[in-house]
Amino acid sequence: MKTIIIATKNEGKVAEFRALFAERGFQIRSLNDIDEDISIIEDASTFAGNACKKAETIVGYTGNVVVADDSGLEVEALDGKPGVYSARYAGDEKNDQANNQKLLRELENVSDEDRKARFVCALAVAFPDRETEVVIGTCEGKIAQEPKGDHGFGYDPVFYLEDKHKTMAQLTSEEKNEISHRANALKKLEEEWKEWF
Ligand SMILES: O=c1nc[nH]c2c1ncn2[C@H]1C[C@H](O)[C@@H](COP(=O)(O)OP(=O)(O)OP(=O)(O)O)O1
Ligand SMILES: [Mg+2]
Repeated sequence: MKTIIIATKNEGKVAEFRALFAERGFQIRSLNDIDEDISIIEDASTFAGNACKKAETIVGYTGNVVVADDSGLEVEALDGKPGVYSARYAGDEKNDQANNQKLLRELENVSDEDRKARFVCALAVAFPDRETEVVIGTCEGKIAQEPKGDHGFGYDPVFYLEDKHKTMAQLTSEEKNEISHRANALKKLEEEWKEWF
């Protein structure tokens, strides 16, 4: 079986990628399986820029094909925030619950129809011997009035999917993997890169 390195320490992402890549005949390893203590400063102004930085840094360590994911939430009423700062929206310690509480506070007086949001995922694939590829996947929804559900990670409990009448955290992992920004990005990568899959 082919092995891919996923340049992330986020176990929520790792679980989703494990399933998404298993369907395609790959097994994955993440930064949590690699001994080195690697920290990457995500200082680019775009998801794509940060994803490339993560993937290219790790290719230097492993010599394997590396996939990196930089993702986040864009809220229309907040002019696209938290955007690339999603992970640290409520502070440097990266706390999902604090991020969700801050988001709900910011939208306290915003009506249902003005709570449009989208998840964005930039996937970068870096190779030891050719140029990095990047694709973007999105998933449209709204910010709920209160958190619901306990699957998934991050902003899933406050991300409401109108046609499912559920938050992302109320979906099973299989259901999320059919519609998520991450799944959509991977589908694009597969379409553009048939020979590699
Ligand atoms: O499917 C998702 N469901 C809910 N929330 C999500 C999702 N996808 C990204 N998010 C949120 C979590 C975090 O607040 C930020 C990602 O930040 P991001 O820097 O890409 O990831 P991270 O720092 O957790 O791990 P790493 O950089 O090691 O991959 O967007
Ligand atoms: Mg990060």
